[in-house]
Amino acid sequence: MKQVLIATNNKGKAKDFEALFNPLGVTVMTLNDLEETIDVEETGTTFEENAILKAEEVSKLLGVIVIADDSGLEVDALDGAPGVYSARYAGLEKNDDANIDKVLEGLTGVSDEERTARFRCVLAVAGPEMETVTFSGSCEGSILHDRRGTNGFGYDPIFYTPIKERAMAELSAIEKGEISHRGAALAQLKEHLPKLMESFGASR
Ligand SMILES: O=P(O)(O)OP(=O)(O)OP(=O)(O)OC[C@H]1O[C@@H](n2cnc3c(O)ncnc32)[C@H](O)[C@@H]1O
Ligand SMILES: [Mg+2]
Repeated sequence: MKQVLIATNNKGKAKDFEALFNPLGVTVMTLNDLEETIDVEETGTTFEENAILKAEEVSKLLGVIVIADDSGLEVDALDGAPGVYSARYAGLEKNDDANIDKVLEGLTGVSDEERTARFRCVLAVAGPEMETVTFSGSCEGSILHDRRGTNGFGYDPIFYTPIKERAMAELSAIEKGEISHRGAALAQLKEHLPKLMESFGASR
């Protein structure tokens, strides 16, 4: 069985990637599976910059090809916030629950029509003997008034997807992958990087 290393410490992302890779016969490893602690400082101002930073630094440290994911939620009525600061919107402790409360508070009094939002994801692939490449995906939806569902992570309980007519946290990991920003970015990666997918042992 082939393996892919995702340069993330986020266990929710790891589950998303497992749902996307396992059906291809590829197992997913993340930084949580390593003995050493690796936490790259995200000093970029765009998803792309941060994804490249994480992929290149981890690839250099470990000497292997890795995929990094930088992602977040853009809420139109909040001028695109929390954006690249999604993980630390309510503070450096990266508390999903506090982040959700802050978004809901910011949208107090905002009507359903004005609660449009999207998730974005940029994947960067970096390796010892290759140019770093990036792929992006997005997922349109709107912000609910209350939490719904217990699956997923981050802002999933308050993100409504019109395609599935449910909150993201009410979807299984496989259903989420069919419509998510992460699934869309990975589909791009698969389409444009057949050679890399071959090295993962997956079919196109
Ligand atoms: O940097 P790594 O270690 O990968 O983990 P992280 O959680 O810090 O990841 P990011 O810097 O990319 O921040 C992404 C944040 O955006 C939110 N987010 C991203 N994708 C999401 C998804 O599929 N569902 C819900 N929230 C998501 C969530 O709050 C994440 O913590
Ligand atoms: Mg991060």
